[in-house]
Amino acid sequence: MKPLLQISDLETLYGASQVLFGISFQVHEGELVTLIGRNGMGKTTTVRTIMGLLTPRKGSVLFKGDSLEGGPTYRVARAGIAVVPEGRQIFPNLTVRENLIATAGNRNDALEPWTLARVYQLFPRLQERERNLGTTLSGGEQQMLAIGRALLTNPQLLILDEATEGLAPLARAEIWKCLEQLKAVGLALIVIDKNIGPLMRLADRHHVIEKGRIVWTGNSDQLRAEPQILREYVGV
Ligand SMILES: Nc1ncnc2c1ncn2[C@@H]1O[C@H](COP(=O)(O)OP(=O)(O)OP(=O)(O)O)[C@@H](O)[C@H]1O
Repeated sequence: MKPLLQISDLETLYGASQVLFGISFQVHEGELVTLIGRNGMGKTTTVRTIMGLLTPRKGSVLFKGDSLEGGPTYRVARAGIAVVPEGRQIFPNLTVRENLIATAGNRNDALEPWTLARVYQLFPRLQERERNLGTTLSGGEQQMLAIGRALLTNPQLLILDEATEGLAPLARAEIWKCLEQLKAVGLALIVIDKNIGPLMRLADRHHVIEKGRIVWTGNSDQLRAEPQILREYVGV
């Protein structure tokens, strides 16, 4: 089966400073894969390259067989990739409901598209706070909103950068539960997070990034069998 997303040999620079040195990995339909590694190793740069915010000097981003590298970002979004960015980027002066519908659309004619009702079913808290402004939400609620907003674009691949960073334990648990449900309905996911524990249960494959290179790839059983990998490259 052809992968949904095929990243090959990405080299990305900020000005003269090279950050990615040949990143390659694949995501198949319905898979959850992780990018893990310490701060500053190139995870966000990889996401920004996939989204077309950065143009790689070398390498390719193929999604459903179409070449996407170099953007523009609206083309990447329209193709079916949605990102929940680090920092969430909620529109502060819009209500929860307005935030959710601002970018909504069933662009790829999904048979069972995400609707406001379905997002509220996933996150009842958002319905309770429907009329509140984005700025008044807790961190956990903002992350739910960012995920809900991304789902309403009806993506085939959802990327979460720092999925649970800075959230309280209960809010974290809700996000993990949500990701489990999204995986169960067959959505492909790339998850970046330093909390590896819950990801061990959910992930089909992990990619460890160190200084712009993938230095280790394997499933959760393999990662459990090599605890030195997490110690050395993730610091846990
Ligand atoms: N806009 C930028 N201009 C120049 N260098 C940058 C820029 N953004 C990131 N970098 C550098 O690129 C490297 C990789 O950063 P990146 O944000 O991709 O890492 P990361 O693995 O996602 O870590 P973090 O969890 O801290 O975001 C770091 O050395 C960082 O300082």
